Amino acid sequence: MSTVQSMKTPSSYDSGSRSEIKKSKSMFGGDIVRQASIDALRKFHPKFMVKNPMMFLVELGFVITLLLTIVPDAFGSAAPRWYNGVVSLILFVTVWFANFAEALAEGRGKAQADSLKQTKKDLWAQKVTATGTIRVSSASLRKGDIIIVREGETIAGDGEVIEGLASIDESAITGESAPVLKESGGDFCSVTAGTRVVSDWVKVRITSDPGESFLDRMIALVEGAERQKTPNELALHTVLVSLTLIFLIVVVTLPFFGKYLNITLHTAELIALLVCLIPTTIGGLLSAIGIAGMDRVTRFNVIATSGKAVEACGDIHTIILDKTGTITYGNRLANDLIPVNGNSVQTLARWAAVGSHADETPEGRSVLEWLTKHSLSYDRELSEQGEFVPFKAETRMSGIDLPDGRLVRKGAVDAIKQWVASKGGPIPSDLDGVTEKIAKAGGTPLAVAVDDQIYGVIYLKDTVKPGMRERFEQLRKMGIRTVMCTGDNPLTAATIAREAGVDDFIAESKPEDKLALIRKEQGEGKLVAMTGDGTNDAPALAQADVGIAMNSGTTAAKEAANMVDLDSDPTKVIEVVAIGKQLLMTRGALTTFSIANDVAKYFAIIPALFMIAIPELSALNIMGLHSPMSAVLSALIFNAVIIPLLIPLAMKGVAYKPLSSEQLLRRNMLIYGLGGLIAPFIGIKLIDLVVGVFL
Ligand SMILES: Nc1ncnc2c1ncn2[C@@H]1O[C@H](COP(=O)(O)OP(=O)(O)OP(=O)(O)O)[C@@H](O)[C@H]1O
Ligand SMILES: [K+]
Ligand SMILES: [Mg+2]
Repeated sequence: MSTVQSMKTPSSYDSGSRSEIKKSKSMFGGDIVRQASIDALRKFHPKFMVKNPMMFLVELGFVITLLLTIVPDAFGSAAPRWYNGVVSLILFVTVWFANFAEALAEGRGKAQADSLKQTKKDLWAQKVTATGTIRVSSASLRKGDIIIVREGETIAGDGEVIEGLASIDESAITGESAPVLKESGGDFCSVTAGTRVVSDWVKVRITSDPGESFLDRMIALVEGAERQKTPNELALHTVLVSLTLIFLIVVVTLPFFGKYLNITLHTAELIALLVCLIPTTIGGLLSAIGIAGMDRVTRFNVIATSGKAVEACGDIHTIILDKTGTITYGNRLANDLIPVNGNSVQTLARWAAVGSHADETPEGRSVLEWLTKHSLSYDRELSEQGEFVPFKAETRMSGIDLPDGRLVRKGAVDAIKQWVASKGGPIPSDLDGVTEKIAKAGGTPLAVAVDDQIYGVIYLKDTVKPGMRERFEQLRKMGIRTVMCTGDNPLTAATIAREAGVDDFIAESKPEDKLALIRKEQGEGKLVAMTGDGTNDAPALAQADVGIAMNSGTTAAKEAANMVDLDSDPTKVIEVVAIGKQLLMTRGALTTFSIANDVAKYFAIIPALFMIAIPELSALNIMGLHSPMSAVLSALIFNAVIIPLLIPLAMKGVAYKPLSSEQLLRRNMLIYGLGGLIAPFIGIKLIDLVVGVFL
């Protein structure tokens, strides 16, 4: 057993050793760029374009001006053929830039999906049948099937270990090279298709049908197959479309004013004006920003099942964390057995072992290991004949009902006390002293009782994962409250809470208490994140706005959550929150920038178009552009090139500092609002200097 204990625990949290394989891929790798350039052309199909009304309008403008290049007087008044052609070309490039941004964002996900698909290819399994085992392909495995996986073999389907114990290399999925231990019972029994058994063997019960495995879902997600607009995105989209409609009406009515003022406005000029005024910059980058946000989460080894969850992270107020397996490593092992009430260690050990005989949890098994280590024995035959009472989060006890009528129980001290008291048994006077000592050391005390007698306490030891305190401090700076929720006793909880540096804790909590806490916070209008690893955390993970399951946890937890952290690091929530905030900020910043830009472009184009008829307007011509034609073309060129210039920002996100939402908003309004107003004046002027040479 010693090899097992010295091995890395399943929740191998070690930020330093996290694999860089996935992150080292360059942001704009050559292949991805090439593919995106082609995909950008495919996206010209109206079927895709209608989803983005801003860019669809630009595409229509391109088609109309192209027509005017061929038949200049199609709509009566005619601008020169070359002019229509140039406008048409710029509009084409504008749409291509926007499509390229989206294709580039998608391309990075696709590349990742391809490498995952490699993992999935051609998996074989030894399926257990009534007569032995047969070799089957992973595609034929169904929920409930049992397979045996031996040393060196790859696990063919998602499932739970029901027998055996093995160290498993999960690097294909997590990028983490250190193998993790998986065993039946407890919170560390789930295994994932595509991972490899490096030593020993396990019997696995398959928990997902073909096409529904974790890997399948992951591939679908990174490929963006399931990507839908988030509520925030939809709201912004509506605003942008309304704005576009207003400008469309303004521009369509302009020719009538033109007629009144006795100026002819050419169709190409009107289209150029419209394209400059509508929010094309944000319209072109919106989808890329969303995709890139999801992608950034994936790069941190977190799989998010929805963009909505990533965004919700940006507004999280409270984070609820489970203690064991989340804040601590979770391999709670028997460290000592302390008798009470004058009993001997041997007597306590015997009953503790009888009560743990059939307990498959790491806690239960560690009791038997403790006996072996101390050369103590217990009555196995008697234990075999008893009826096992498995551990339940509700009762916080486990044990065995012996054939002679004796009931053996071990469990949380308060639960055992209640159980004994209900039978009229005494509470040993030295019990509280012993429990307190264990709890104050951060350990979990389990009381052992037979019928109405308490024999002593099992000291389960667990370790807080390193670096928790600093990380929780960071969350506090972001204005996020951390609450640890545990089924353990208040003293242990307090010790671990202090050691880890969480803001608050709730002890002796049952699954429904976690749920109630989340509902209460949500009732106050706060967004709540929950991290957990156990089946008993599943309801809370589902209820939370952001549910992050540890990859080391159970299938139930992973299915209920809307994110899975492949590194099983509860403080990863910091990165996800940062990415969520960054996503919201990036979208806000680029929207501000885009609209401020349009205002500035207005000042470039309007004076140019009307100056000849209304000389007073020359006062507005503060930019002193070369000519009306140059002004329109320069503004239009600026409008196009600003999209690719902002692609890196859209993909990487704006600079993020752990500040409160209000501070961030103010800072962004200043930088991107002001910047958005000034940039076009400089940009258009510079372009005009070049364009002017040719006119
Ligand atoms: N195998 C077991 N047999 C008996 N009692 C157990 C066993 N495992 C845990 N307990 C007791 O039940 C309590 C609740 O355990 P559980 O693992 O459900 O905690 P939890 O609610 O998930 O919280 P956390 O995981 O944060 O400690 C433990 O604190 C311990 O006292
Ligand atoms: K625009
Ligand atoms: Mg737990």
